[in-house]
Amino acid sequence: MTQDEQKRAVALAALQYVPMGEIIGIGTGSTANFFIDELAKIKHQIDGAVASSEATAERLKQHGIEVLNLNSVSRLPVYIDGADEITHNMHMIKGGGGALTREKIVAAVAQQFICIADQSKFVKVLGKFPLPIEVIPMARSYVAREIVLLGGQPAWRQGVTTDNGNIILDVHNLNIMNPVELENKINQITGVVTNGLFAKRGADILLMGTDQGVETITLQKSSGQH
Ligand SMILES: O=C[C@H](O)[C@H](O)[C@H](O)COP(=O)(O)O
Repeated sequence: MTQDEQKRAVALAALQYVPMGEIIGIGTGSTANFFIDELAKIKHQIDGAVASSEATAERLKQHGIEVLNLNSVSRLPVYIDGADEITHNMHMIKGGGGALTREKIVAAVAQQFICIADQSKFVKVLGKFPLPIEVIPMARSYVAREIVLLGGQPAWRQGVTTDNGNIILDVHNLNIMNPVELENKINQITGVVTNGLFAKRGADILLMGTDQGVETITLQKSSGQH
């Protein structure tokens, strides 16, 4: 299967996790887009969606799916989204598309995080993909200097402004042996809005596209390997 075929396969497989009559949290990116296209086919079975970006909101609306404000939603049974990298214990790097902060907020509210990804995203150790950090614009240089002290090499994603009006630093060469600790540490730097490590709140289920079909990996199955 090509990468796109794997993405389409996991998007289709994710439909089985969509509860009837509920509001669904939806991620951002090419894999999430495949999912939105599948979700449109059963849109009458759900009560609407919460979007993790303006781009996702736009695509949902184009399909005639109602987009709700997260503040008006008290219950979100599932959040379905892709990842840039994911490990066996469900830690992820996200934010390649710049939507990390809203993704983290919607994921925090959701009871269950279903990650949909092609096989290329499954890694032993996080960090080959540069870690995105959303930063308040005036703090860019300060945060970059602090990141260098942590051993990373930050690169400003020039020309990109997030949906929240901020900038993105992509950090190369980080040694991410303890993702939870690093996620906390980076978030404590003044001026950081959030970083793309989803470790404190990782995924609960990974639907991974492979040449043989969709593989389902659950957190329980690998929880002894943390
Ligand atoms: O900001 C973007 C998101 O975190 C995406 O979920 C991530 O970049 C994966 O995107 P894609 O499905 O296009 O590989």
